[in-house]
Amino acid sequence: MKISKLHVSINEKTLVDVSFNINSSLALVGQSGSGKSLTIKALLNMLPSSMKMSLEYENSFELIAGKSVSFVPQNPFTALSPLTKIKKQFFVSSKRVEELFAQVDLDVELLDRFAPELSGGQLQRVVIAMALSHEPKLMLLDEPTTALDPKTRVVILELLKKLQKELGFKMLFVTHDMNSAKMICEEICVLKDGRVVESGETLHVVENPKQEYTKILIDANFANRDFRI
Ligand SMILES: Nc1ncnc2c1ncn2[C@@H]1O[C@H](COP(=O)(O)OP(=O)(O)OP(=O)(O)O)[C@@H](O)[C@H]1O
Repeated sequence: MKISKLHVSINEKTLVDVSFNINSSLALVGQSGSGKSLTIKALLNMLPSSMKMSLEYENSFELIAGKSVSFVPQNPFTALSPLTKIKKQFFVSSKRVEELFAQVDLDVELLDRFAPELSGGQLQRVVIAMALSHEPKLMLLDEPTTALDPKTRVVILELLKKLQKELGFKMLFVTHDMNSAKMICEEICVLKDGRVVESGETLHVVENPKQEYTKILIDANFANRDFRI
């Protein structure tokens, strides 16, 4: 799926101007303010009304607000209603929910609980199960493990990688964390100030970064051993 000329601006000021190709799994990696979230919001047609966007794409399907696109947000603690049982927050049959719970390795007994009664890792599995319930062809993930502890983060990333391989959806994964990108995405685009400054196969870019900015992103992971995988 080729996204070309995705352009987002506000008051004539360009915030995002990117092109990229999602072959199977693509990470958009960049520092805070580099345009990661706006790129995802633009693809979901969720930009504030004050912004203008234009987009060209090829080989795509109902991309904008389409049924075949699912979204996994950053914070599972706020993604679900705290006052409604988990099972009531799915809009597919209970048999299908049980299948989805098996896919994300969750005990079906949790369906009768409320969100505050689940751990962060369990909540993010529920959110992933919800995203899968739409049978997506493209899954957009906005820092889906940032709110989790390092151990749970690795477990959830491994789950996402396994699901992507088994179910065959394409994945666009937004993160500031180079190691998370390396763990689950075959290709990477490095974003700076709303533009792609470096791209290619993830392992190649991580091992041979050309831009000083990319090196800084890689070194930031090494500086924090908790984030290392
Ligand atoms: N509503 C808005 N009005 C004006 N500028 C905005 C708005 N939202 C985002 N921006 C600007 O657009 C740029 C990209 O923001 P974006 O939220 O996409 O960054 P990001 O890479 O997701 O950062 P983070 O990792 O901190 O979430 C930033 O310069 C930001 O200040």
